Amino acid sequence: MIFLFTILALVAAAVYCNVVWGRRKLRRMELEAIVARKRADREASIAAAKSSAAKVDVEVRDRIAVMEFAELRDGLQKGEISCLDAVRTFYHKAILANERTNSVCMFIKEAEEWAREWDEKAKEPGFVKPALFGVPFSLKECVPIEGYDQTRGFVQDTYKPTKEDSVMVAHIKKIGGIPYVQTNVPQSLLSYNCANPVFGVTNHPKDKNRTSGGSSGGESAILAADGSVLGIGGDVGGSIRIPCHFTGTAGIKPSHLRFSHRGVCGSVPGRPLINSNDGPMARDIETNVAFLREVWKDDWISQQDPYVPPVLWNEDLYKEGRKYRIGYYVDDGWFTPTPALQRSVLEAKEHLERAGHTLVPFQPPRVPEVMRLFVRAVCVDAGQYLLNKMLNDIVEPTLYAQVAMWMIPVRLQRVLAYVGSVFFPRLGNLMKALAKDTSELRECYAAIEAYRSEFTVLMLDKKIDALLCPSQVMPAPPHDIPSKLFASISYTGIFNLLDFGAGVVNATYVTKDDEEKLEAYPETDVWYKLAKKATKGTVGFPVGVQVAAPPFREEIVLRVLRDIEKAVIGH
Ligand SMILES: CCCCCCCC/C=C\CCCCCCCC(=O)NCC(=O)O
Repeated sequence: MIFLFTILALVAAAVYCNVVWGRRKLRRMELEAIVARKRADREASIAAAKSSAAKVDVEVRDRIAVMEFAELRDGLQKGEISCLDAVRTFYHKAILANERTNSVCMFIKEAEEWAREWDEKAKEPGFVKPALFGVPFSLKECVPIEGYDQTRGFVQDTYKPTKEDSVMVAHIKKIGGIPYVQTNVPQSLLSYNCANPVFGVTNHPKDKNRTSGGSSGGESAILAADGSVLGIGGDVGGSIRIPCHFTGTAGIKPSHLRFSHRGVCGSVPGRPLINSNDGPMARDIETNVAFLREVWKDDWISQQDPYVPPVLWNEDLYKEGRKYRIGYYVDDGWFTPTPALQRSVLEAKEHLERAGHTLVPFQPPRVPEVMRLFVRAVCVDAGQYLLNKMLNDIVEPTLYAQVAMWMIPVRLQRVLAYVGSVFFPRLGNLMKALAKDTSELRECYAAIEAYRSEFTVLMLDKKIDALLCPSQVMPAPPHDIPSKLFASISYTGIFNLLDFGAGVVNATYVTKDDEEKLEAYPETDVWYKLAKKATKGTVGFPVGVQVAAPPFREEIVLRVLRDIEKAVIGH
């Protein structure tokens, strides 16, 4: 009887597995068909952009194409450049950048129409051009714009076009900006590479085998490949700052209440305390400042979204010559950066001292605990929302390691943490991170609030206005490294947990001497070995430094970043 029952159970199990397997295979085929359709749509949008770009006079196009932001903006203001020629030129530039980096998701076909409308308005007597009249804007794919998907790299979220612009996009249009392209992101957004099953892998302009960063990796790639001059990214753990560091571009993640979150969907909806924040990205700090000075010049954002306090641009905090007392560190005590990243901070320190700022040593307290709190708060439900999305989609292979972590039951992770702590203490620390219940989540939020108080009181006691530190532990790594080395986001994640404004600017490039010093870099665990291996072969790659300041003081961050930039580029 038992034998018979066993046979029946085995047969039933086999049938069940076959049915499930069959369903999953059918689902996979459905998803792959959607991908094929979406990629065909992208090719059609590229073809339409090419057709539009072909209409601009080549001499005019080539004249506009070499302009940096200020010259382009001023030429549009003076009427020396038409909006239509500008948009068509940037279609052309973005097509070339995309061929090098695969950074484009979709071109925004309405950009031509919006450009014509602005050109017509400019002919009206007495018309006053808005500040960024005709400036083309690139948008990270998850920035809501009417009529376009925000897939976040999920096949399941294609063909669900957004019904209305976010406040950020409405504001860009109001001040004369023209969104013309959507740029790529990693699947789920919760990664600092830039790969997904819908649009593929975005690569670094210098090396197709390395990432441009994430999650605003399409933005950093298109900017670094000269396909855009100004764009909008988003950041909950470093997604503006890490891509800027990897590619030698510049950007800032503001504190979360300076822009509206209405309609904006980050990696995990319903995530309190640690929010994904939109922010500008460009090739230099002054372009970021020109945008922020304009959008924060009045309380228009607060009028659209009452949850945004009317904190206006504070020129006094940004003005040239303003001197600050800046705390600095080259190692947060959790993940020692590779030599070039440490050197970049020490060189930036010297630049700032020569500019008249006061630099004092600073050590962020208890970063291992901060990392546990960050991962717990960012994943919220122990990654269940993200895991469910992933398991109902085609999973991006470069994210397998991270997804695998979410698949291990939390209580098993806790057991493994004790074992792991003997051989791999840092992994053991993070294997205690995911919340097993709401009580732990509540405790996490309480601990974050307490840490914010402790950290800001420490800065007040030391009379520190801002912080200077590494932006990551390594230069741009191969595509598969970020999901294995999410532990390295301690340098950026801490400022999301604190809700500080934080930005990155290029400070130097990896040298042969840095590469030689790498030999002495620790190999005390798998993560250090991965970081060391990923850093080999990066001579000549950009290295950015990070500056952060308490909420609503983004102007201080920008002033310090600008003083570093002036010292590095000479103007
Ligand atoms: C050892 C077990 C740990 C559990 C698994 C952890 C999985 C990884 C968790 C967090 C990774 C953080 C990476 C963050 C990179 C930047 C992401 C970002 O800013 N995205 C923008 C957004 O989410 O909107």
